[in-house]
Amino acid sequence: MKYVFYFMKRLYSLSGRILYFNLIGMVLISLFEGVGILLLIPLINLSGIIDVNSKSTPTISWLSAFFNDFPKTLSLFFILGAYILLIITQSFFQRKQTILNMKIQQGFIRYLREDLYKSLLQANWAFFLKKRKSDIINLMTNEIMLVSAGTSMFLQFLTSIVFTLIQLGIAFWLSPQLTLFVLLFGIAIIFFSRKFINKNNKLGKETFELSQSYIAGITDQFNGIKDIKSNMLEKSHLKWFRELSINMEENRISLVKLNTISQFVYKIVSAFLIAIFMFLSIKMLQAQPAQLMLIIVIFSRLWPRFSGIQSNLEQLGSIIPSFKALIELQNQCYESKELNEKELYLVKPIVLKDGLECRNVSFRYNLDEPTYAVQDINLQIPANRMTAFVGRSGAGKSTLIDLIMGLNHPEKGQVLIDGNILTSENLLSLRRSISYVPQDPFLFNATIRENLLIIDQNANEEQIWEALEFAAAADFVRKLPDGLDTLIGDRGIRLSGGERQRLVLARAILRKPSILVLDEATSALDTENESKIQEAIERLKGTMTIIVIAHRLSTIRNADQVIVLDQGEIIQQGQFNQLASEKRGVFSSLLRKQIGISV
Ligand SMILES: Nc1ncnc2c1ncn2[C@@H]1O[C@H](COP(=O)(O)OP(=O)(O)OP(=O)(O)O)[C@@H](O)[C@H]1O
Repeated sequence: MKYVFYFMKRLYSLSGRILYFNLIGMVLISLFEGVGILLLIPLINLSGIIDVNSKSTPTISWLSAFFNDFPKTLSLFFILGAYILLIITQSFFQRKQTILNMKIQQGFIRYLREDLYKSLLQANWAFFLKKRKSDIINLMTNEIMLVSAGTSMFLQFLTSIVFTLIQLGIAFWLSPQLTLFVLLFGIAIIFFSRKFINKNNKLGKETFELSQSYIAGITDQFNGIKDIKSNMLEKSHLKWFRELSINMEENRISLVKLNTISQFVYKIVSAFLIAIFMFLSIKMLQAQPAQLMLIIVIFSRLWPRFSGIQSNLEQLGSIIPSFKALIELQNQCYESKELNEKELYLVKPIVLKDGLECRNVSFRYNLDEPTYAVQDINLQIPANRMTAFVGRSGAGKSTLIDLIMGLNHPEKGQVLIDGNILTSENLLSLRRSISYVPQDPFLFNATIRENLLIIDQNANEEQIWEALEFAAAADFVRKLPDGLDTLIGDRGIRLSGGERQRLVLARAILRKPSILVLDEATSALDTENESKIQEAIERLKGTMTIIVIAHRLSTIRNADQVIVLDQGEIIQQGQFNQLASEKRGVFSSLLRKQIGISV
């Protein structure tokens, strides 16, 4: 329950006084309902079926006595008029309260979503290295809805408690013994339903895990749909999907079975209870008709409330795992927070003057394992020059670039920007001055123009075309039927690999960064475009610091310095031709392996 209270506290801090208004509304509505019970008494008396004036029911006889002084027809009009007025007022408040409840609930969902999304965006790279993306998507979609439904269920639960308490008060005033009896049994039943709540909680955990596997599975599969289609893997995926669907179906049915069995037991126990009580009242206690009427009214009003509370508790039990998972994710985000929202708007890019430096930098992904991804790295990346990193797969190139960009932080040693140690103070300025083109560039399912403007919303037509020209992308964009306004599909699926890369390169340039990081950005380019880009990089060389991770060694022929990494260490460093001439070095062996490269 502590998880539910956590969200209730947040709901209170968000809604504040409105929550009180809501509660007052609930009290008013239940008061009207309570008065409705009271009105039944003179009505019964007037009908002449039952005499309520007997001495045995002193608490209620005054009400009937009050109407005895009026003519019968007038009283009837009065009572029925009061009844209509009561219903109108109650319905009016009920409507207001429903709208208020919805506003509170929707406001809370929006707040939860925004807060979680913001925390996620503010978390550092290490957080995303540890987290599975699909788990985050699951929490942002399914679980957050469950949590908000759970919170409103808790509000409903509170409403039920308020309703019940007020009706109990009225019932107690009418007949204390009877009410105590109902109350005792109600509490006993809620106490016994603890077992059901725990079982619901267990099934809820299962629901959460299944939903996580489902989202993870379908995300992975549709990301790899080309593999599935081309290797004809449909059969095994279909089998996985069917099995998971069956498990999900069984889980939902088990939940309903559990809930209905508890309701079933509850109803049977209530029926026995009411029967026993009626029997005792009629045979042993010789209850008066008016008392019997009250017994029926109280039972029919109060008993469903207990049932509502019990079923609310059970349902809450099944949602607790979602509450817990959301709190855990939020806490992990807070622990990994690397920036504030304010900083996002205030941060200014730096203009690199001298360059970047790594001093004795070492880094491990897993502190429990002895192997370092990069170790004892000492290097200078001079400003406005081109530095290329090469090495076999797994040599540590991407890891080192991530450290230089401040995505990961060195376990030992330091990264320096113009002689200043990279800390949380200057990290964002550094990032703001970098344009990064990843191996697998990301494009949105939007137009080319929208994809470009993401990086600089104020860029004009001329700047856009300039960037496209630079990246050798202008020609293909011009040929598209809608030019810059062409829709490029999911992740740019309607473009070729090379076109995608050139577009992302154009986007990177549009920002006019101080540091341009290209992670194998030319791997999907044909020779003609590659040489165009090489020329463009040549032109840029004096104006920005260019860092390239290259597999195609021909693209870095004109780099100012080439750094060769192997097993996380720098093993060679120098100019292209100088390294190529070291015949025994890893670099010349890499060169030899690349067919068509002449040294
Ligand atoms: N997220 C990670 N968690 C754990 N280990 C990792 C992670 N990323 C990389 N590594 C390990 O760190 C080492 C360096 O990897 P890195 O990706 O930096 O190499 P790389 O030279 O960029 O390789 P490639 O050219 O294939 O991209 C490898 O041994 C790799 O297995």
